[in-house]
Amino acid sequence: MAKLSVNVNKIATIRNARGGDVPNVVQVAKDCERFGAEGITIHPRPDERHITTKDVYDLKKVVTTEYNIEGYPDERFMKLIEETRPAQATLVPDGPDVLTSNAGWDTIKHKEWLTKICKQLSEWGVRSSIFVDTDHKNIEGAKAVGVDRIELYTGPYADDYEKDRDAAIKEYVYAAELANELGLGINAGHDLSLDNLAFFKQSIPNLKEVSIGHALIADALYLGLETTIKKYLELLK
Ligand SMILES: CC(=O)[C@@H](O)[C@H](O)COP(=O)(O)O
Ligand SMILES: NCC(=O)COP(=O)(O)O
Repeated sequence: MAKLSVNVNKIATIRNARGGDVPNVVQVAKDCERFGAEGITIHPRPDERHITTKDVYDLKKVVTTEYNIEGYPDERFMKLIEETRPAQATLVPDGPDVLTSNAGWDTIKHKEWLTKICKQLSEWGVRSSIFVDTDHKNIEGAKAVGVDRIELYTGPYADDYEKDRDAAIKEYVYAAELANELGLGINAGHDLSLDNLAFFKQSIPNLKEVSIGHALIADALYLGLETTIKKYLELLK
């Protein structure tokens, strides 16, 4: 069964809008776990627009499921990983100014550096994952740098799902087949939702984890957090 890791970035976005501590990110993460989430994901961006450095440490103290920290592996990010030792670090190639993640790694161009980063993560006992598009060269490149898992960037799938879901999933199926052959674990994320998740899950049988934030928190405004999480879990069975 694919695990649901709830991304709580958006809770921090709302909190930061007033500069106080409402809603409380730590409490929400604990409640997500209480409602059935099997992981908590954060993406602490350098400008701290949502998750702050303090949140990274505060969450470490309370998360009892899989703590997944995503980000660009610069010095700041690696220090956070070294000091908090999450279950998983997901490497994302985002520049500091992007609105949100919008592409996977070029694992060939950055082979040497990514190899060093993955080795370091392994020495710290942290599972590594690399955010990639469905392009086969970059998945083979991911294998070559010694990463444990890939996270398939599902933005393009989500964009095309309504128009033609069979066409939207096609390259993901091929990419997953290749990752399976190479012995890479498969995670997925970005713009997954109650509408498009079930078909993605059905089509990618060995899916290990999905991290979902934006749509899930938006759904929670109408359905409440507990019902929302249960609905996502149902789709992952
Ligand atoms: C890698 C990925 O897809 C997520 O981390 C997503 O980008 C969330 O980041 P934001 O919440 O800052 O958009
Ligand atoms: N890795 C993807 C993630 O954590 C959440 O992405 P989104 O659901 O906020 O688009």
